[in-house]
Amino acid sequence: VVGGQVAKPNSWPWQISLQYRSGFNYYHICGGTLIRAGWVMTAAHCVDTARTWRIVLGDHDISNHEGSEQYMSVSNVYIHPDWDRNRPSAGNDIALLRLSSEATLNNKVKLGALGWDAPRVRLITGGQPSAKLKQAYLPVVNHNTCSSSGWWGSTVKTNMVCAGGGNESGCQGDSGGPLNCSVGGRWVVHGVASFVSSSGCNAYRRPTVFTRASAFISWMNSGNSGQ
Ligand SMILES: CC(C)C[C@H](NC(=O)C(F)(F)F)C(=O)N[C@@H](C)C(=O)Nc1ccc(C(F)(F)F)cc1
Repeated sequence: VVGGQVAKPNSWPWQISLQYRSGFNYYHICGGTLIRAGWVMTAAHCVDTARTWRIVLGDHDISNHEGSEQYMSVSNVYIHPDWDRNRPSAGNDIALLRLSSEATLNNKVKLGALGWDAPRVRLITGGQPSAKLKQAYLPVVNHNTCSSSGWWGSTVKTNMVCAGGGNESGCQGDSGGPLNCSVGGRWVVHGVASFVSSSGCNAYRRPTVFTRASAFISWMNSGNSGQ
């Protein structure tokens, strides 16, 4: 996250840290959302390389053991069939991870609700170099504006959501994390962090672009996503 602030610990209890093994250690690479006790939603670009993954639930500071963490291994990765790493502008940057066992839901580990549409937004992300979970309030940018010249143009499709465009943004390490929107007084997960400008995370009029989760509900509920 560029800008924003450190979140209140475990105030976004569906936020997960996706980590890959290297030698004897695991390293944070992306965020994600716990959507079922045995399922995590993240970005396809996070998991389209063959690695040993683990998911950390109930975490706040990924550099310190706080006692609320649950470490889960991943038994299967389901990447959207139309995701193309060479063409992130084509979208479909979404994947489901089947956990090898079910998470224990509690005050610090809860399911994120998938929503349909929302006018307000709070980007909740993990992210480097902050070891502590950060958050930023990013206003949603409507598709007409976001896909206009001077903004993202035709790079942005209707199965994406734009948020930000000013000094605050998502950044590398936030990929796969949720775009949480306040709808009728409760939080719904509206997006999956997908891309930012390659000329800088908080480039002017290049809002953070999220996969629009509502466009992928049927895929997530279908067999070919394993669910
Ligand atoms: C690996 C990337 C597909 C996703 C990576 N995502 C992120 O950093 C995050 F956190 F915003 F999700 C990113 O935006 N990285 C920057 C450095 C980038 O490559 N951005 C980018 C690349 C291509 C396009 C496009 F679609 F225009 F070709 C747009 C942005």
